[in-house]
Amino acid sequence: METFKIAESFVSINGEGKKAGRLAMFIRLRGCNLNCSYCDTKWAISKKGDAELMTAPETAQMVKEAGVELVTLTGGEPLLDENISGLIGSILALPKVELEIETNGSIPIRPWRERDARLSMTMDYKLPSSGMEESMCLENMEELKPWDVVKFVIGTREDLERAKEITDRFSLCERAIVYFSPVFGALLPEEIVEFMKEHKLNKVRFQIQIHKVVWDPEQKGV
Ligand SMILES: C[S@@+](CC[C@H](N)C(=O)[O-])C[C@H]1O[C@@H](n2cnc3c(N)ncnc32)[C@H](O)[C@@H]1O
Ligand SMILES: Nc1nc2[nH]cc(C(=O)O)c2c(=O)[nH]1
Ligand code: SF4
Ligand SMILES: [Mg+2]
Repeated sequence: METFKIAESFVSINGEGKKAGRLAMFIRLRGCNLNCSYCDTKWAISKKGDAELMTAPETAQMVKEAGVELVTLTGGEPLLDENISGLIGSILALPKVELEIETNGSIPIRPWRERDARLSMTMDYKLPSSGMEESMCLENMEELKPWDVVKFVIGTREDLERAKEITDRFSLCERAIVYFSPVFGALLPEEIVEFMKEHKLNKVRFQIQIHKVVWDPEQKGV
C-alpha cells in the first residue's frame, strides 16, 4: 500500500484560517512545487529529508488516537501527492472529523470538490513578493465554495494593492471567506488594517498567525 511522507505531525491550536483557535492535528507532507520567498516551512519543501512513511489507514488511526475533531493537512504542498485522495478518504471515514487542506493555489482543486461537507480548502493566492504569482491556477477561483478560505499573505504595499485587485476581479468575497494576513514580521499589520478601513473592505477578515504569538516564531511542531 502506498505511503505518505509525513515531515511532522502534532496537535496544537490551529493558528490560521477560519478554524483558528481550535485544537487540530497537523499532518505536514514533504515536498512542494513552489519556493515562496517568505516560506516559514522551507525545511519541508524538499521531498528528501526526515519523514515518517505512513499509510492512509495508519495516519487515520493516529488521528483517532489523538482524539481531535479537526485535521489540517499541510506541507509542503499536500495536493502534490498523487495518492492524496486515499489519505483524504481515510481521514473523512472517521466520524465527526473535519478536514482542512492548506494548499498553495497552484494545483487545480476541482478533483476534491463536492467530496464531503467536512472537507474545506484554505487556498493561498501567492502575491508578487512571494515570487510565485505566475504559478497561480486561476481556474481555482471558479471552484471555491462558501465554506472555503482564500488567504492572501501580504509582505509589501504592492502585495496589498494586488490582493484587493484579485479580490475584486474574481468577486472573492461573494464566493468564499477572504483573509488578509501579514507575512510574519514584514509589513506592519496596522498598514493592512488601515488599507481595509480606507477601502471599506467590510467582507475581508484580517488575521495573524496565532501560534507565532503563543510560541517562539521559529519553533517547529506548534
Ligand atoms: C507553509 S504553507 C503549507 C501549505 C501550502 N504550501 C501553502 O502555501 O498554502 C501554510 C501557510 O503558511 C503560510 N506562510 C508561510 N510562511 C509564512 C510567513 N512567513 N508568514 C505568514 N504566513 C506564512 C503560507 O502562505 C500558507 O498559507
Ligand atoms: N498552530 C499552527 N497552525 C497552523 N495552521 C496552518 C499551519 C501550516 O503550517 O500550514 C499551521 C502551523 O504550522 N501551526
Ligand atoms: S507553497 Fe507553501 S510550503 Fe511551498 S514554499 Fe510556498 S509557503 Fe512554503
Ligand atoms: Mg505553518
